[in-house]
Amino acid sequence: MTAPPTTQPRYGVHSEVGRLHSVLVCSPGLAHHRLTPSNCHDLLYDDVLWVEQAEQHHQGFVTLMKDRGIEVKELHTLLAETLHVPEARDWLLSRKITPDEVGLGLATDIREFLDELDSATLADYLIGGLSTHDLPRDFSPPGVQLVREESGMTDYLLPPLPNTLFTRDTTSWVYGGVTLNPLYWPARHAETLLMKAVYSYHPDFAGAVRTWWGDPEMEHGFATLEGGDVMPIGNGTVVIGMSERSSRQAITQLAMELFLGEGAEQVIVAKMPRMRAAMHLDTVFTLADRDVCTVFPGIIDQIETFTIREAPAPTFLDVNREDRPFVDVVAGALGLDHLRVIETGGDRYMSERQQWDSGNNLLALEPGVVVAYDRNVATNKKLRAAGVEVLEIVGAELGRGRGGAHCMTQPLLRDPVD
Ligand SMILES: NC(=[NH2+])NCCC[C@H](N)C(=O)O
Repeated sequence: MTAPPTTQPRYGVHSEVGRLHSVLVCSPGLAHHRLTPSNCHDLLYDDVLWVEQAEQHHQGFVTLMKDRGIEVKELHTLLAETLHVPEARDWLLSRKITPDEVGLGLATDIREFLDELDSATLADYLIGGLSTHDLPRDFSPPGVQLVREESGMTDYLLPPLPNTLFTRDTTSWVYGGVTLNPLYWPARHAETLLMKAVYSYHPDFAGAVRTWWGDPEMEHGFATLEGGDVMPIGNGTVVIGMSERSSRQAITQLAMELFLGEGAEQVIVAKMPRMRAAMHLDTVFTLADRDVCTVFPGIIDQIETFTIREAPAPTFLDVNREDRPFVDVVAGALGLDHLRVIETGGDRYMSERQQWDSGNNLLALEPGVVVAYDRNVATNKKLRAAGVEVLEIVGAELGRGRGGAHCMTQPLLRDPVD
C-alpha cells in the first residue's frame, strides 16, 4: 500500500538523536477542559489537569525549541489551515459526521452547524470534542436529549481527543515516509483521520508525503501501532516496541512495506511485557546521544529481542531471536561496541516514580542535548554526570497524561547522526 509522493518530499526522520529541524506538537486546550474525574480514565488520563498551567508549560517547551532554531508546527493551527481548503473540509466532515459516529437523526443537523463555523473554531471542536453545551440554545434537533455526556467519551457529539497532545503516537515518520497508525485504545481511534487530512491536504504536505503503512479509513483488526514504539535509529534500522499498544500483526506488515520500499533494511523488535507504566517502548528507553541511552531496568531486562530482515517468498520475512540483551542489539545496529546506559535515578521507590513520570522519555534536539521534565531530578542528574545537556520543562501538569518530551513531539525533519 506504499504511496509514492507526487512532489519532492520535504520531510524525513533519519535518526533519534541527529539535529532536529522541524517537529509537530499539539497544545493542550479544549479537550483537556473536557476531562473530569469520571471520564479521565476512559480518555487515558490518570488525573484531571490545571489546564491553564499545562498550556503555559507546553508553551515553554515550544519556545525552548524555537529558540534553538527548530520549526515547531502546532496541530490546531495545521488543522485549521487544512480546513481552509474546501475539499479538505468536505473530505473530513463527511467522514466524521456519520450516523455511526454522531447518531442517526443528528448527523445532518450537526453537519449544518459545523459547516457554518470558521476553520479555527471547527479545528478546536474536532480536537477538543463537541458537547451539547456548545450548541446554540435554540438548536435542538431531535435526538439531542438522548445524549448522555456524563457517562464518558462515547456520548459526546464528537469525542474529545486529549491524547493528541502526544503527537508521537498518531503518525510516525520513519526515514522518508510516514505511517498512519491504527491506535490501540478506542479513545485514540479518531486521531489518525485528522492527521490523514493534514498530510493529504495541507499545502505544506499535500502530494509530498509517502505513506509506508496504515490507513484510518481501513479496518486493521489486530494490527495496531503507536509511534511511542517506533524509533528510526539510523543505519537502515527501525527499533519497534511490541508493547501493550503495538502488535506483531502491525509490526510485520510495516517491516514488509519498509523492505519493499527500500525504507529500511532491518527491524529490531523489543517484545515487552504489557502494562500501563510501560505502554510504549519510549516510556522505558530513549536515546540521548550517539552512544548514550536511558533505560528503566525493571522492564528493559525483561525484553526479548528479535531482528526482522527481508527473506525470499514464501516467508518474505526472516525473523531471528537475539541472544544478546536489547541494548546491545541496538548498539550493534548503530555500529557501536556498546551504548552507555543511564538508568532511571533514585532508590527503587524513587526510580519507579520517575519512570512513571516519564523520566526515561527524553527528546534529543541534537546529539547529547535533550529535553526532560524537571521533576525527575535524580535521573536528570545522572544524565548530566554522563555529559548530556539536559534542558528542563515543567512536568507537573503535562505529565498527568503519562507522557514526556518524546511523546509530545513528532519529528518531521531530523538529520542522520553524523
Ligand atoms: N509515546 C508515548 N509514550 N505516549 C504516551 C501516551 C499517553 C496517553 N495518555 C495514552 O495513554 O495513550
